[in-house]
Amino acid sequence: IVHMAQEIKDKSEKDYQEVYNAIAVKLREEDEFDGYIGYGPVLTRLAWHSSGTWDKNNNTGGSFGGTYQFQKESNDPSNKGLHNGAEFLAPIHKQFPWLSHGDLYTLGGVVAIQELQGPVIPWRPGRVDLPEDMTPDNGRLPDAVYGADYVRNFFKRLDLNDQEVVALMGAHCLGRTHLQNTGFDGPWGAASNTFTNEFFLNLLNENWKLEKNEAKNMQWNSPKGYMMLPTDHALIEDDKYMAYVKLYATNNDKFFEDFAKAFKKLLEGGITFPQSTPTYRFETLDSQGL
Ligand code: HEM
Ligand SMILES: Cc1nc2ccc(F)cn2c1N
Repeated sequence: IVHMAQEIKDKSEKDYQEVYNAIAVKLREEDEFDGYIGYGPVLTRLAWHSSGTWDKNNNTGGSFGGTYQFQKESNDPSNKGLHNGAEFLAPIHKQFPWLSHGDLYTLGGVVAIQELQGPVIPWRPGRVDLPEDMTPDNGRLPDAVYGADYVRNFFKRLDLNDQEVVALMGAHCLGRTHLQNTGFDGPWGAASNTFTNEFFLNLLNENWKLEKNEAKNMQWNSPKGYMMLPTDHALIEDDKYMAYVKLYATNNDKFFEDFAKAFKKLLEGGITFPQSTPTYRFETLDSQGL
């Protein structure tokens, strides 16, 4: 299957910056969601899950067709809780009906990372809505209970290497786990809505204890009330992953640079863009003085 992005002839950078700003203003205004964490983390997870269904071996799934809009995909147990992100974006789709669902879900993640003070994520438009029968089957997203070998093997399907996987996992600096969504809980106290390299610093500096949680799942907890999934903790159990954890813990610029590249690659998996498609680097609200 070839997913050829469409050439968008009648929309300019200004039009897409307008969509970015509409999402960013709504994000700034609706700050009470999830205990004042806001919508940034769940929008980030929605962009990742709508892209993470891609299978490089047959080029099915991925962000191109916007199939998260169909219940077959949004009801995937792996997607529990993401309806909050989709409902947040629904009025944006109404305001800009010319934007495809695939472009909407991925742009939502770009706005979230940038407005939470993360790196600029270069982004290209042109994803085309596919019919419901092209929705990939459930079960293509990763489980949280396994170790490094599972994580490494899983991300091969998304064409992502060790360095890209560790960089991407840094997004677990944002938001939190919710017992009723995934059977994991915490961190307790304030979860973060600012994009930093703290995920790596916490992995290296906290005193982690493997404990069974209220849903009978094992997770790693620290005396400060932080938590990590088994797949998070796997990054300091494996020498190759550990090298990148240390790199990003000590070099925030390198983390930002590598995260931006890997997140763009994740959001564009399986898509062929025409040579003429521009790559947009959007301004944040702050940098526009808005
Ligand atoms: C081995 C791979 C991964 C696993 C097993 C995993 C698992 C999870 C789980 C269990 C949650 C909690 C969801 C909830 O209970 O509401 C979560 C949240 C989150 N994940 Fe991941 N994740 C993985 C990779 C990623 C990647 C690659 C990104 C983005 C680049 C990401 C971004 C997020 C964000 C931002 C949240 C917080 C969502 C919120 O606060 O509502 N994750 N993840
Ligand atoms: C702060 C924080 N945010 C997340 C998101 C997902 C996850 F699995 C763990 N997280 C932790 N510790």
